[in-house]
Amino acid sequence: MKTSIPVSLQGRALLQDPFLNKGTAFTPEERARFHLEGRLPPRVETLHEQVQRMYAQYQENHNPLEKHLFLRSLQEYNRTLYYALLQNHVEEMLPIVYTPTVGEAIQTYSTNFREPRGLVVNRENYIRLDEILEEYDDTELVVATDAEGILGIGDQGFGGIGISIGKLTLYTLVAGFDPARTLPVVFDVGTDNQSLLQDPYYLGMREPRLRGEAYFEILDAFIEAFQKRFPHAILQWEDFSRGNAFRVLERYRNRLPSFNDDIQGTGATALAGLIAATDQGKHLKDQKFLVLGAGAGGMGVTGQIYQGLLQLGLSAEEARSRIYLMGRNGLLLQGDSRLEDHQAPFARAVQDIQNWTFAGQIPSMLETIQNAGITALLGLSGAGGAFTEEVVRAVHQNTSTPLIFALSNPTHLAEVTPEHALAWTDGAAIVATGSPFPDVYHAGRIYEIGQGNNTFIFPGVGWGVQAAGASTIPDELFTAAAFALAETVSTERLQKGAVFPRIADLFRANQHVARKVAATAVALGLSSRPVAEMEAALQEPEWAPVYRTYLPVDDS
Ligand SMILES: NC(=O)c1ccc[n+]([C@@H]2O[C@H](COP(=O)([O-])OP(=O)(O)OC[C@H]3O[C@@H](n4cnc5c(N)ncnc54)[C@H](O)[C@@H]3O)[C@@H](O)[C@H]2O)c1
Ligand SMILES: O=C(O)C[C@H](O)C(=O)O
Ligand SMILES: [Mn+2]
Repeated sequence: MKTSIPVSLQGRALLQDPFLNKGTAFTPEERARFHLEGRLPPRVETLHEQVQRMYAQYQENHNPLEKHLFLRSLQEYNRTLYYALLQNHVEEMLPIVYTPTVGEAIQTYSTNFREPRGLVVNRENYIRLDEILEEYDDTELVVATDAEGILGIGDQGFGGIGISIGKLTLYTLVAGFDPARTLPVVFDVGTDNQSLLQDPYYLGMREPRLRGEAYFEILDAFIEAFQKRFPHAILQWEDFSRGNAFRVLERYRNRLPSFNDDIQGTGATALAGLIAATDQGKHLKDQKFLVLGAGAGGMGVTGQIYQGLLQLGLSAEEARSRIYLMGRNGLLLQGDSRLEDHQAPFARAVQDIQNWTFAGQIPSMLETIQNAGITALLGLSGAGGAFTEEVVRAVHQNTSTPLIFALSNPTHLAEVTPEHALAWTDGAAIVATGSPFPDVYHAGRIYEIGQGNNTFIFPGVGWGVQAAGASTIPDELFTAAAFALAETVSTERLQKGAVFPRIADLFRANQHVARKVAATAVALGLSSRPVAEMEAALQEPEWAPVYRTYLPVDDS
């Protein structure tokens, strides 16, 4: 990063630009040159002093949502200070700016609305996107949502822009994307959430969700205008509902470097935890997996477990035989007319279960665990508490080291709490959760709980893809990302029971992921960048929260 930059704004406009504002850290020379005299308190401070004051103010907020709103306001007036503060308190503040509090912030988005942010695309403005995008600065990264499947809390309409903002915060914090070059997008295509439609404060389009052609007309128009304006930018799809998640991913994945975080990012995250839990994959092929929830996350996890098993030498048939996929109605079986295209390859043949004992028409989760000898349970159902005592104990009957991954968010939707999973298995379970959980004290031992969240994957994938200049993002990059992430889990951490790195190590883990993703893109012939440039881009983040010296444009 350059230490000085030319700046054309001055006076009030400069103080109001969140990307350039330094507040009390403007030096006396800058105050004179940029017409800031009289507009600031006389004391000149360092970034470090400002961070200390902001941390003190932050602590005056007593609940997570208030803290979130405090940080969002700071983000709107001084990006450098915002990221410097987060960097100093990553473990404490990640649950505030991201999962789980981001869920609450999204649910109350309209009520707590202050400053507009990002790009809102709707049926009234989509035909003018060419002109609208002209107004936006050079963008290299977008996170876009239609907000129909926010975490496990469903349709959140316009407020869903909060997830795009949250994910982009992580891209900057742990992968160094310049915040001025990232853009949160929401497709405000209506909402079917009745309580939002009846909320007097609701700010989105107050109408039922657009479906089918009308919906895709808007997305097509966006992709076309976006690619024209920012031909090299990367796009992350986030929190679409399951049907659209797959349709949207497939429709555009060969047109621009894009991926669906819930499908692909989550798949790689879960696979990484499983590899770390099985001595770097040595015992992965001995496991029998049950994935609960056959939507975006569940199918992504299933697909990546399958890819991981292939990579470890199993045949396609053997790999598939290790995985059991459960939906709302029980085990997914071939021939069921409700099966979706992407589910069908993992549905079980009726012959597979002909020797099983089960009571109803379709085996339940418990019956599947018992009959199939399940050793690893992965929850992506959004069904809080679905891993009951009976279920967890049944897995423990099959193995001395049950792998219990309760990946649904936010916190109250976790399929089981770590405390219960450990209590019900006498401390034997290897537990991971999607939301942050505190350490568990059980029978004289402290267990650390790894956060199996895609934030260990997507920033690194974006970074790697950007460094390599890859034009598309095939699934192989995610499998590579999974193996890379597993390598970053230290022995010390594993001994304490956690199969993901500490949140404090997010940067290091994502950098390792980025390197492996970039190398894989090169190996697949997808990279368009000279190797030396790519290496340099992986060495250091593009942007860091430090103040630079401002020079008037004429002087530079
Ligand atoms: N940890 C992570 O990084 C991560 C990433 C993505 C999603 N998730 C979580 O996974 C959950 C699902 O998200 P998604 O994007 O896949 O949503 P989705 O709507 O695409 O899929 C959810 C699926 O679960 C099924 N389901 C609902 N209740 C069920 C039950 N009781 N038993 C079995 N299946 C049930 C639904 O029919 C649906 O197919 C959410 O809570 C989300 O927060 C976590
Ligand atoms: O947002 C998260 O915390 C992870 C994931 O993308 C989810 O939808 O739950
Ligand atoms: Mn998500």
